[in-house]
Amino acid sequence: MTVHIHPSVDNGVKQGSGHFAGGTLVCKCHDRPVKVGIKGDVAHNHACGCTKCWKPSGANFSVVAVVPRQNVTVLENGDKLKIVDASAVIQRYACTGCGTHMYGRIENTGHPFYGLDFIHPELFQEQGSAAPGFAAFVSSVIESGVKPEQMGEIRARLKELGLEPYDCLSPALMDAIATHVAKAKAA
Ligand SMILES: N[C@@H](CCC(=O)N[C@@H](CS)C(=O)NCC(=O)O)C(=O)O
Ligand SMILES: [Zn+2]
Ligand SMILES: [Zn+2]
Repeated sequence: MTVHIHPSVDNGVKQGSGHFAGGTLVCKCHDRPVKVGIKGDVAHNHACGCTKCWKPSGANFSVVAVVPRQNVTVLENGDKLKIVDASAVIQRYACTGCGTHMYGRIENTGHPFYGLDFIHPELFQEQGSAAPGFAAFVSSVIESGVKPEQMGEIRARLKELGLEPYDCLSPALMDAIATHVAKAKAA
C-alpha cells in the first residue's frame, strides 16, 4: 500500500490556478464553524512533518503555507479560537470545537518570518490556491509515531509527488533565515 502523506496530495499534487484571489478558511465544526478570510494567494506552500503543525486525521504530514498577516481576518465565530501554545514561536490559533488550526502568527518582530501568518490551504472553501512545492521537517514524523524503517518509503513517495524532502526547511528558506540573521548581527 502506498504510504499516506496527506489527503490533499495523496492522489497527486494539484497545481494552483496561478490567479487565486483569496478565499475563506473554514474549520470542521458543523455548529458555528470558525471562518477566516484570506486576501490573495498563499506562498511557500509545503508539507510539514513536525509535531506542532496541524494534520488532518490520519495524515502523516501537515500542508502549510504563508500569507502576509495583514491579509488574514477572522470573519465568524472567532470566540472559539484559542492559542495552542503561547510560548511557541508560531502562535497557532485552534478551534476549541474541532481542534483545527486556523492560522499561526509570529509576534516576535525580530523573527525572520515576522509579518507572515501560517495557514492550511486545504481549509479554503475555494479551489485554486498555490500548490505545495516541497516537504519540510520530514524526519520529525518519527516523533509522531512513524517507524524509522518507514522513512525510505516516505521520502520516496514525497519525491514521486514532486515534494522534495528536507529535514529542516528548503534551502531557499534556510538561506533566507541565515541572511536575516547575518544582517541582524551586522547591524
Ligand atoms: N522536531 C520538532 C520540530 C518542530 C519545529 O521546529 N517546527 C518548525 C516548522 S513548523 C518550526 O518552525 N516551529 C516553530 C513553532 O512551532 O513555533 C517537532 O516535530 O516538534
Ligand atoms: Zn471548529
Ligand atoms: Zn511544522
